[in-house]
Amino acid sequence: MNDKKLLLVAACALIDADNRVLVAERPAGKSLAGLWEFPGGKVEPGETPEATLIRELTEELGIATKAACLAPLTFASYEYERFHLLMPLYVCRRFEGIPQPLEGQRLKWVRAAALRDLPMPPADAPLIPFLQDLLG
Ligand SMILES: Nc1nc2c([nH]c(=O)n2[C@@H]2O[C@H](COP(=O)(O)OP(=O)(O)OP(=O)(O)O)[C@@H](O)[C@H]2O)c(=O)[nH]1
Repeated sequence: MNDKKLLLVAACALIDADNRVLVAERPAGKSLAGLWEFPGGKVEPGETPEATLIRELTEELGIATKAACLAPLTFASYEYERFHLLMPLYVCRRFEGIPQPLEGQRLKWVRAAALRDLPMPPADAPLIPFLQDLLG
């Protein structure tokens, strides 16, 4: 039996009108600093993953969306040293506002094919082919 904590994190691939994906750089001082990730965060007690994303997208990027605009794409299941990550990845094309780096993080819009060349957390690598299939 594995007593490692299961950590539930909701993540979102925001897609622009040009079919590019938004990624954010993890700021210095955090774990996995300098790696590029999908916006999102830990699902807090009592929250649904969709509610987490709506909250995190507002806090991190200043944009607004709705649960109906969050489509599940796939998920990551990855053994980190301190926890096992379970991370549903949603896709969102409909949101209000222009994403801003409200937490000092760098942001960039990239083609799905370019995700492979970005340093991302190891849990994210298996997600990339799903985005490539979706976005070409
Ligand atoms: N948002 C997001 N988190 C990811 C991705 N890939 C991945 O492994 N994670 C992990 O999921 C967790 C997300 O937690 P968080 O973003 O809410 O927490 P945090 O910055 O305070 O992280 P920390 O407590 O590890 O410093 C982190 O441990 C992060 O490394 C991803 O693409 N997006």
